[in-house]
Amino acid sequence: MDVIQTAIPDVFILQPTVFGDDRGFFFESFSHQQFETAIGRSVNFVQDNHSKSSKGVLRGLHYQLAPHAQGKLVRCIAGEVFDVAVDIRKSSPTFGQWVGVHLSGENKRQLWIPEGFAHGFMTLSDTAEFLYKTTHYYAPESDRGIRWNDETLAITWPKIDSEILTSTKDSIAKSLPDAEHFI
Ligand SMILES: Cc1cn([C@H]2C[C@H](O)[C@@H](COP(=O)(O)OP(=O)(O)O[C@H]3O[C@@H](C)C(=O)[C@@H](O)[C@H]3O)O2)c(=O)[nH]c1=O
Repeated sequence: MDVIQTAIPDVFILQPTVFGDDRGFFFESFSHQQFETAIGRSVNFVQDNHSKSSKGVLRGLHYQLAPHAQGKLVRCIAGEVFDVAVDIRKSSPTFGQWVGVHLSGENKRQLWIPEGFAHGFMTLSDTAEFLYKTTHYYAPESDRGIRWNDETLAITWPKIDSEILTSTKDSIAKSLPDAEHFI
């Protein structure tokens, strides 16, 4: 597995080693030991999530407040998404900055998004299935959102030939300056 640094320290792209043969392919999609070595600390994942989205669906940007903050190890197993992590740790030198990565069933990349980040993704293919592990259980009372097209973040989402479809909750989310921050 290769570990690729992003523009924000603490956010990593994990590129697994894929073994292809006449039958198809095999790869280790998660190794606790390798993962902790890659990010340099111990982590306890407690929940796995799976969503399916159609083209133009944009989920996020979501985070949970402390003490329910979630680290997320995310990947796309079919189709392609543009995945974004926004640093919302008030004390961070990269506060308000974002990282965007194409994740797909083809490239098999995973993105590690630690606690203290808002997360979202745009679906670029006709459909996309998205899997992720979280370090804390879902806590609806701590669930918060930041508007995906917040001008203060100025995320460069890919241009697609489809309408953007969000949940009602996401369409009325706050901008970063008005949001409750994790730290
Ligand atoms: C996230 C979540 C939702 N739900 C329920 C609540 C709701 O009825 C339904 C759909 O929830 P949402 O609209 O919040 O689903 P979704 O917009 O897919 O939310 C997810 O978005 C991505 C970007 C993330 O980063 C995730 O952490 C999560 O917030 O599923 C759970 O039961 N457990 C969970 O862990």
